[in-house]
Amino acid sequence: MVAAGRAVVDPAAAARAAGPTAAGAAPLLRFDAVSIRLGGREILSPTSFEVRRGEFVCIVGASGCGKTTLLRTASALVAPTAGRVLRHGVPITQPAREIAFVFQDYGRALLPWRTVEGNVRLALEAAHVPAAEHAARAAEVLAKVGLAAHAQKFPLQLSGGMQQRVQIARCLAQQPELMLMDEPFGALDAMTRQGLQDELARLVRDDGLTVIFVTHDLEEAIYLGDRVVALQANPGPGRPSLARMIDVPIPRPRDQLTTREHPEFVRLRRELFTFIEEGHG
Ligand SMILES: Nc1ncnc2c1ncn2[C@@H]1O[C@H](COP(=O)(O)OP(=O)(O)OP(=O)(O)O)[C@@H](O)[C@H]1O
Repeated sequence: MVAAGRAVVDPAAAARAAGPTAAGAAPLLRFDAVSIRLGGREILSPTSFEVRRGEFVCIVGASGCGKTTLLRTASALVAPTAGRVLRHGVPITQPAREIAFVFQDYGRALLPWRTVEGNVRLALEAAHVPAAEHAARAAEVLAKVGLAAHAQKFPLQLSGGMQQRVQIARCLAQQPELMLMDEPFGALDAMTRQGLQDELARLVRDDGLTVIFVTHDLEEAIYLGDRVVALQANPGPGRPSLARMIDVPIPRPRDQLTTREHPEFVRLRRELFTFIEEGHG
């Protein structure tokens, strides 16, 4: 990566370039006994898991159990109190272009005085992409999320679902290898939400993205995820926040009707609901 005329070394890219002995065997992301204290309280107890390239991992758990905080450690917005988060085997210490963050609150994530295209260009400016490439790159990602015809509108002229697609397009413009998504569809109505779930699944498949997706909605987690990680609040002394790790062996592409009727979907939904209802969530 070249920024402002000087080479910037991305430690994870350097480790990947160094070949398989250095980083080839390392997962894209590894939470290694990560614990977090904030305001004098343990928010997250030592939690370890890995995310491999191309995986879609959903995180569920009751309000306040630390889902958002865990996600923030992966983008260096919060530093672990103990333990490490490693990308390709290299500890994460600062935000990186390769890791994009999608917030639930698209209204605050987008600049209202910039057009849709202008909001996407923000990511290109931040990544020091040459200005001559901006128009083509913005057009490409806006086409991917079905907003090509709305490039010159302002965010407040769009529906909530469209605004969230702008935020996703802006993240795609920075060409991330990992998308961190914090309840991105939580504020949307059920129909819009289902449409965006399918769009996201398609984008992930087409672009080979890796995603960590926080949601309150257990069905959404099973529908989208290759794996679901369930966190529990206040797990007790010496116990990890991570309470369950569930594989979702349901074939892709998935479908809103048939997948939700799939016996494995029904079984996993019952397992997760029971787990949360018992108060572990
Ligand atoms: N900077 C901070 N200082 C002190 N406490 C914090 C800070 N950030 C988060 N917390 C607390 O940490 C706990 C976990 O917060 P977090 O937002 O990670 O939970 P969550 O599982 O994502 O919740 P929700 O599902 O409601 O979004 C909450 O009790 C929250 O009040």
